[in-house]
Amino acid sequence: MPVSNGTNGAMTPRPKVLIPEKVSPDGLALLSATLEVHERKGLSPEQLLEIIPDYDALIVRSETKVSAQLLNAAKRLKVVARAGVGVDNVDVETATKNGIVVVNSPSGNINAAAEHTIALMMAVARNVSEASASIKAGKWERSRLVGVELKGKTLAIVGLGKVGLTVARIAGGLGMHLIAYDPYANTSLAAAAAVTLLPDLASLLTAADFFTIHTPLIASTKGMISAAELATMKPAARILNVARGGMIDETALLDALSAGTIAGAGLDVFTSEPPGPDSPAARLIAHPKVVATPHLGASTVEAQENVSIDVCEQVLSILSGQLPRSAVNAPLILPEEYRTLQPFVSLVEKMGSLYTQHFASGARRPGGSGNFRTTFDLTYEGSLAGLNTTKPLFAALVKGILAPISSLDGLNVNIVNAELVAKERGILINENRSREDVEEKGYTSFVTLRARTRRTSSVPSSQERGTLSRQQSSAADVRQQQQQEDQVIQGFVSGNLPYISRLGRFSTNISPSGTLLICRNFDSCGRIGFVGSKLGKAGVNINLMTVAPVDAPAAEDGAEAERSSEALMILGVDRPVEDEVVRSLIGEEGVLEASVVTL
Ligand SMILES: NC(=O)c1ccc[n+]([C@@H]2O[C@H](COP(=O)([O-])OP(=O)(O)OC[C@H]3O[C@@H](n4cnc5c(N)ncnc54)[C@H](O)[C@@H]3O)[C@@H](O)[C@H]2O)c1
Ligand SMILES: O=C(O)[C@H](O)COP(=O)(O)O
Repeated sequence: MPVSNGTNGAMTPRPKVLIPEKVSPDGLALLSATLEVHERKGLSPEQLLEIIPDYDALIVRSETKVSAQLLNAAKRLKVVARAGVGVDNVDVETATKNGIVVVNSPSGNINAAAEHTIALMMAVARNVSEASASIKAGKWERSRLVGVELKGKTLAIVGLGKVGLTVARIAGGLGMHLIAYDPYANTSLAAAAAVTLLPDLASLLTAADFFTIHTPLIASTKGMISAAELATMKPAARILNVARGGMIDETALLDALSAGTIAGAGLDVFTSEPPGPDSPAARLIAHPKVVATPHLGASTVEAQENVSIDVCEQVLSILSGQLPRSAVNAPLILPEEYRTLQPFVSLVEKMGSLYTQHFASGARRPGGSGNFRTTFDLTYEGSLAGLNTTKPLFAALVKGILAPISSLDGLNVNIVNAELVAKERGILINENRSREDVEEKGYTSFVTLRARTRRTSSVPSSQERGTLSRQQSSAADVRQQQQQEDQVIQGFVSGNLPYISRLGRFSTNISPSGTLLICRNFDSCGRIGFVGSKLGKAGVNINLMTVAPVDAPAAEDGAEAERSSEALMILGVDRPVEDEVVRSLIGEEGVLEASVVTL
């Protein structure tokens, strides 16, 4: 159902969220007040591809393959939320390129996964699965099903992260001796859990009575345990995998179990899920020494509530322009920093847009073209200069510069993909922090955008010659001179609203919103009346007007004196001004240049 936008009662459609898997209703309940929630289980990849263009958010678990093809078709998608930890089913690289935030729930199911690992370890140690099948079949096989105890045995852990460490803590309580291999482990947390860190995987393998994997599936862990590694283990060793399929060679494990060189395995995850009927995984599952579960590590009521609430809150944040708690492909920004940055995001985006619309002519596109190259220097002064990250401001500038001139094809430029977009489009941005005291200016922070356009060759291209000849009637000589000149836009925020305090050589104090007609003219009588009457005849209503003087000491004589006698007339108008009307202002009555910008 559409919702009122709260200002004029107009109805705007609610953003839509698609949930193609079973996600706990506890989180979904948070969404339904403001979003259209569509739970559509059992969709084929083709059906998903067909409907994805309608959605703003997608919430998945491990079953949905969020491929590049799906993400490229998802023109409205702003967020992919993984209700769980592993994002190996999401093409994060393509999401990043497309400016789609990928979030997960890094801690909601840690305990569930760790307890499931312990459950499988005990089940393998005591033949629980086989014994249960045997007794259900009416047998009473006590001597065949003798097990081993965990107490006093060595548990070897690969990947001492959140789940690995939780497993270690529980196993320590069961009297196990703990060793681990993880090149990035937190050594003090390891020591506190009485885990001895070993320098390599090889030493871990030979010492293990129980061997458990808790790493992500990445290039360095794919196929980590193959026949060669299994051959170094004790024949009494038992292997557990509640992390990801693909890290153990399933055929090699099957062979080792059948040959009796490995005593047993507890497996929750498989290379392909669900495993194909004749696959090595299917044969492993059927093996008597294997206890298998269908990827149930996170499947507890509690974990599903946790991850659902976690990701649904993040979906709401992202769709309302806030930052998520745990984005996989966006920089971490503290909430208090984000609050400080937010009004400046709007300011910097408008500064970028103002630059493109007001200063960048055909021959001087953002980033440069032909024989010109523009470099942007973004300088933060005051409290902004002290922030840890200014990534949202960088992204806002890229977006502002590009939006007026580029067909972004629905590309959402944001902190996720701004650097990539800038690189692809040849936009060079330097960010600087000035420690200068800005208190005397009356504001806590200032932002200055300086665009430095330089000729890369002395001979104008034919395109530039064409551009110049078209502009001759609009003071082309002055423009050409300015092509070598730095263009400066300065702004600040007051009462959470953005203001522009300098535009080129002119000092002003305007709120950058709506449509503005900006005229550079000689600062003398009659200009305002002349422009006002032209606009009136064209049916354009003026709703604000300000005159911006030159922001520099007046020169005594010569060309500089002429330039310092200029001013900018900035008019807020109620509709876009036709090109013909703008052209009719230039040249006559001292208007040297005019541009229309929409901010
Ligand atoms: N079966 C399930 O339902 C289930 C549930 C939760 C988590 N998981 C999976 O469990 C795994 C661990 O999750 P987590 O939350 O503990 O992740 P984590 O990021 O907290 O920990 C992973 C650890 O692996 C280490 N590591 C990375 N590469 C390594 C390598 N080559 N050798 C040794 N160590 C390496 C990292 O340094 C890190 O400490 C993930 O694959 C996750 O998807 C599965
Ligand atoms: O990575 C995870 O969080 C687990 O593998 C859980 O996956 P699931 O949400 O599909 O149960």
